[in-house]
Formats: sequence, C-alpha cells, structure tokens
Amino acid sequence: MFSLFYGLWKYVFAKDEFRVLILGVDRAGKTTLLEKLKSIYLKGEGLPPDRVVPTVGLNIGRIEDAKAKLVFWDLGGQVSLRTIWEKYYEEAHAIMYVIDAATASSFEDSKSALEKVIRHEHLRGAPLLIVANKQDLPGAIDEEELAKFLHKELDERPYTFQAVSAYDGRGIKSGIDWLVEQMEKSKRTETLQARAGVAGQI
Ligand SMILES: Nc1nc2c(ncn2[C@@H]2O[C@H](COP(=O)(O)OP(=O)(O)OP(=O)(O)O)[C@@H](O)[C@H]2O)c(=O)[nH]1
Ligand SMILES: [Mg+2]
Repeated sequence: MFSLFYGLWKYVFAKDEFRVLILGVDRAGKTTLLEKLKSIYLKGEGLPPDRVVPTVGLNIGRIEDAKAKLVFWDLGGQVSLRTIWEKYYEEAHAIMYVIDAATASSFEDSKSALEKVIRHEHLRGAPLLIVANKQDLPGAIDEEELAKFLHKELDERPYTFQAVSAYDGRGIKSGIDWLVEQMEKSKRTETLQARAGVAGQI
C-alpha cells in the first residue's frame, strides 16, 4: 500500500530531471554562463567571471526551477577537446549552444562546429537553444542577425535563439524556460526515460 501511495505521490509531485549539454567553441562563455545560471537559480552560489578558467575536463552544475531539475554538463571548446563532446550526446536531453556574439572572427568556427553537432545521429531530436552571448558588449549581434547567419545549418529539431549576457544575466531565464518546455514535450525525453526504465529493471 505504501508503495502505491508513494508511486502516486511521485507521479504527481516529483520533478523530472533533464540533462543539458552546454557546447560551443572556446571562449564563447559557456562556463561563465553556467556560473551565472547557478548564481541566479541557487541564490549566489556561482563563481564570478574573474575566477573562471578555460575548461579542460567537465563542469557539472545542478539547478532546480519551478517545474524541473536540470543538470548541466559544460565541456571545453578548444579544438583538441571537441572530440570529447560526442561521448555525452546519447544521454543529453537537450543542447545549449553558446556563441560569442561580439567576436565576428569566431563566427565561422562556431558555425562549422554547430553543423557537426547537429548532424550527429546520437542527438537526433534534441531541442537546441542557440545562445548569442556577451550582449553587454558593444557590437554584439542579436538573435535575428545570428539566426540569419546560421539559418541554413538548422534541421527539423525544435530550436530557438536567445540573446544573453553571462555577465549581467539578461535572457538566461527565458532561455531556460524555453528549454524546459521543449524537453517536457520532447519525444527524445520519452525515449531516454524508457531506456532508463528498462535499464533499471535489468
Ligand atoms: N563581456 C562579456 N564577457 C564574457 C561573457 N561571458 C564570458 N565572457 C568572457 O569570455 C571569456 C571566456 O569565457 P569562458 O566562460 O571561459 O568561455 P568557455 O566557452 O567556457 O571557454 P572554454 O572553456 O575554453 O571552452 C572570459 O574572459 C569571460 O570573462 C559575457 O556575457 N560578457
Ligand atoms: Mg569553459
């Protein structure tokens, strides 16, 4: 009887947990953004930008919003580290792809790295949030300009563009809200949950 009530309670109240992979080329601002996310959702726990160093391994951040628990995996974007990205694809519910919108010289590299990410079969159907970071800097291009630049690269998965600043936090909550909404209704989420259920029974 207890397990029946517990099961019902869990069904009604327990929050889903989603894994979001943060990708993008080096210096796009992924780790700074993750730290800002933590400081927004965990009330001051994130590192300030001057304590962030280039990523070599994996940074993990956990937050909880009103609807879901989110686990972020932040990987290094240097060319030699990008081969590691695909090891995380199969388990990710969604992708947050970060672009330094204020540095035009990085755009082509960002575009071709994104193209590879999108083409990978292990990410089929994963919702994609493309973040135009560093909006606090003069000359940063906005969502529309970035969308025009990347337009042809995108396939039929759910995707959107969001202008943000990892320094002042603008746009971050809207981006997370979109991601959660997409992951909740995503077919990929169903597939990952079914797979986890089967693994749990073995
Ligand atoms: N002005 C401004 N600078 C930013 C912003 N986000 C990141 N930066 C700066 O950009 C640089 C790179 O930031 P990181 O967070 O280390 O970039 P990353 O994408 O994690 O880089 P890798 O770990 O090497 O892949 C640092 O000097 C940050 O302070 C932003 O929103 N605005
Ligand atoms: Mg980093």
